[in-house]
Amino acid sequence: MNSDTELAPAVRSILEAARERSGGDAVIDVDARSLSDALADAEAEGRVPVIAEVKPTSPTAEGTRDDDPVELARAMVDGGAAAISVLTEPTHFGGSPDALTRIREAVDVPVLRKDFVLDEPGMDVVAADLLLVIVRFVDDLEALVAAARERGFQPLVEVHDRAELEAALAAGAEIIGVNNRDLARLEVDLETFESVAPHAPADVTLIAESGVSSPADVRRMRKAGADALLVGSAVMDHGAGDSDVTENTRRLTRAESAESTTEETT
Ligand SMILES: O=P(O)(O)OC[C@@H](O)[C@@H](O)c1c[nH]c2ccccc12
Repeated sequence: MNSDTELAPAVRSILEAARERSGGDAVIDVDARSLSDALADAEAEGRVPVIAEVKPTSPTAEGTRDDDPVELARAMVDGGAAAISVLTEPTHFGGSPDALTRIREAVDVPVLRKDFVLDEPGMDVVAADLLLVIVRFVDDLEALVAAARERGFQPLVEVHDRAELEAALAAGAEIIGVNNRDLARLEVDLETFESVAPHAPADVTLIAESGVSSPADVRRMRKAGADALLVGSAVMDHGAGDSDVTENTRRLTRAESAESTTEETT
């Protein structure tokens, strides 16, 4: 793991909290719903594959949404989301493992557990179809990827630059997310995905994460090679408490349809 001193203070505090949280005591054994099937279904139906994220708040959000997480997830699926991501981090993102369990019972698409998992006990907190593993934060990536698979999770390995992409590939990652948000300054730059994506082999499922807010951003990331997009803020719209999550999602899942490309330019 790289030194924490290069990280934004909010990220350092997230990591400290993660180190203090205890893991599960029984090893998870999950029968996961396939992400690649869900992405293929979306494509076959003409929807852009979007993994929509239930994120009540975040260090960069403008507010908090305290709607029922299950209702939010259902609204995202109604808007055409191919999968759901659920923040389970409690202290900085307002998430909970219990919300993930309830969401996974309520929807039939794959559910990603989004958290700061640092070791094997950290994986055994809740069953999910996919588990996020962030290259920058773990010591033995290969062992964690293997441990995730032994439990039945599909590991989504998050990278931010080309060196981390190489590490992810060397550890056997098959699903890789390129985070457009820089964890040192918490700033978003869609060029991150554009610069890393060309170096990924074609058989990897490549996900553009963070900072996608408009249909034009969706098309830009797809053009750069994104098999799917992970979108939180634009779907949750934290600043506007009662914003329509189904519509927010639909606008992005339809970004490649003829109406969207002619009517919406932004
Ligand atoms: O809200 P955005 O910009 O659409 O981003 C979603 C997602 O990519 C972001 O929440 C995220 C990416 N990697 C993470 C790691 C931990 C917590 C959160 C994240």
